[in-house]
Amino acid sequence: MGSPFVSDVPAAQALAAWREARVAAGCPGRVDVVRVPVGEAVGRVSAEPVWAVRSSPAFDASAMDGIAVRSADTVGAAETTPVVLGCDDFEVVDTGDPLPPGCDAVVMREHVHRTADGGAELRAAVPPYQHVRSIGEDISATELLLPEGHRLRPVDVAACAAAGAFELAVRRVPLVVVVPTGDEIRPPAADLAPGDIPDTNSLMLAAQAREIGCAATVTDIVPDDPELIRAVLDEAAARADLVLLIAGSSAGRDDHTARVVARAGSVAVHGVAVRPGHPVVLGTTGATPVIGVPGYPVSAALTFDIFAAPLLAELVGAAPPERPTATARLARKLPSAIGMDDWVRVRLGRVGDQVVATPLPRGAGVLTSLVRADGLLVVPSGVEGHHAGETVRVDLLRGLREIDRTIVAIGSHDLVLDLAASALRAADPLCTLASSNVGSLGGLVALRDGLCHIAGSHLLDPATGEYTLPYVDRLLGADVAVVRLVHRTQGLLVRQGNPLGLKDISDLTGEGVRYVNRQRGAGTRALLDHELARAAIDPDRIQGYAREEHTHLAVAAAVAAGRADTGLGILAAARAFDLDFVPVAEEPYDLVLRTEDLDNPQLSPLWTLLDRADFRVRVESLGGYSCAETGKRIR
Ligand SMILES: Nc1nc2c(c(=O)[nH]1)N[C@H]1C(S)=C(S)[C@@H](COP(=O)(O)OP(=O)(O)OC[C@H]3O[C@@H](n4cnc5c(N)ncnc54)[C@H](O)[C@@H]3O)O[C@H]1N2
Ligand code: MOO
Repeated sequence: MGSPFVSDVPAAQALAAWREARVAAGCPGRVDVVRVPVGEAVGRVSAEPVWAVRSSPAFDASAMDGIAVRSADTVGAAETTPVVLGCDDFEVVDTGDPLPPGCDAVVMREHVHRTADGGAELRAAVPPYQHVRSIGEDISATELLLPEGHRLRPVDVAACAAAGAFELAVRRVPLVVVVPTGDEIRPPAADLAPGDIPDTNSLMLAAQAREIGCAATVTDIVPDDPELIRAVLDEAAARADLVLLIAGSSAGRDDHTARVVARAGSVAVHGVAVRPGHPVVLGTTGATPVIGVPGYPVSAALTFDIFAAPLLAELVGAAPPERPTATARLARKLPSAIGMDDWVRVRLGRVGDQVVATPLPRGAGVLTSLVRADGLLVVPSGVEGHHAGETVRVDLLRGLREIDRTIVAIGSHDLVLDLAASALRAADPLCTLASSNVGSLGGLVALRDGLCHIAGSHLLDPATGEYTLPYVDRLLGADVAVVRLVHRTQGLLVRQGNPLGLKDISDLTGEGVRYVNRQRGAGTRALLDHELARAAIDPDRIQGYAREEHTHLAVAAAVAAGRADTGLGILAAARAFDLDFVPVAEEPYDLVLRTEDLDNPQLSPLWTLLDRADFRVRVESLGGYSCAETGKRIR
């Protein structure tokens, strides 16, 4: 963690040091003020207070359709003693009309009985100013409408226009210049040679800047050459309010960012106690702030949130962006290294009366962990992680209403769950199925502990040859229902053409066959052990039996990359990596849940989906699946 090159400055201290450095370098505290027509001001930040120059309404106005009257004329009117006004004693008005001179109240049409000779009969007395919007009710000329430093919303510009402010003083839109660097970086749509990386960070960082009301441009990709990077940095700094220099922030041979920024200006901080984002560089070039953004995508995204967004808000004099928070119970143990603020991406869903947070993969390169995240959880540097079931505070990336409608599935992963998640969302934009993979046994434990709605399981009990039910009995007892999702074929994933000619499980002990296994507790692991026991094969004779991967796809990836010759998995995983498939066994994959949840409206869209013929057709067309018992309750 501690590196000889990169320091571990706490985030708050790093922000303070960078601010001091910006002041010392003469960086502007605010961008300039410009005047824009009120219609173009939404999203901008007011640079001066807005004072009303006229009132709204500008006259006493009728608030209803009806008749304008003198209230004094109606005194004494009642059901039994109606008052009849002659046609000269009232005037017909519509909503918004100026109140006629002499009148001080309005009676709604519904309460007026017109007489044959054009008069108006009233059966209730009318208080002065009934149904009248008096002058200045909304805005009075000379009042303060909006303070400085207010980000203008549609309602604000409407109020400004009502108050006669047609041109507003706002802050200029800050310009962020993004500079991608790296010999291996290519434009996103380019054909990629081995080792090439598409420049996804520039796209993301520019969009993050625009999302908070800034302008952004991206320079050409700069090779790992300090002179070239320096030249582009100088040019960018001359026009930008903030330069984001991507990658090269850490300690590698081609990591020049810190040195280039130091030479071009100054480095205030190199390395913060935040992960992902650790090797960030905070500095200045001339009078322009520069951030050396770490190259890993999650690091880049979080670096923007933690360091760039507050500065950009400050430049326009607005409050820094803030996310709503909620408390949640952790679905899994969450270890965390001491000494670093650990930003963990989580999925959220409501189980019973609590929101449950399931941590997503932690790697700084796993961008999909942010794509799928409903929330962010910071494990502070002084805390060594959390236990499963602990209550934590999370920043919300999605609305609570959606989170309340999320079906939480924990357990073994299957592609059919992904297909179901997509179909559920297509049928109802508020419905989410969030599944996370901890293996079949882990799912049953999570269900026992009230941390999910559904545990996906395909656990074979070697003693009985039965799937899932014996484990349910042992772990969960009564009040548990089991619904069949699919039958699926498990088989040996092998490279195209099956070069080692594997035919069945007994071939795994063959000379030079390198196997890759699944983790303990995974149903696929149990299936292998069962098949080995049936064939009286000692697992020790299989080379690679102790090598564990956590998903079907990870096993397929290991075979595709040549790191192993075979592993047990599903056909869909073989297809995803263009592998061949040697069928070994058909197994049921079941959904385990609490009986009471069978009637939980949160889950009902799933049962409806499993009944749909078109969904079953799509599942079977994946290959290796049978829907003959899909949706059937087997317990
Ligand atoms: N010996 C050490 N190695 C590393 C350390 C360390 O402290 N000591 N820190 C690690 C951490 S933490 C991070 S984060 C990364 C930061 O890396 P750099 O900022 O130096 O970036 P690169 O090494 O050039 O690239 C990392 C990774 O990101 C990809 N990348 C770069 N630019 C882009 C882009 N525009 N779009 C998409 N992806 C991009 C790049 O190809 C690499 O795969 O360093 C660790 N190492
Ligand atoms: O700090 Mo790095 O950003 O963890 O990957």
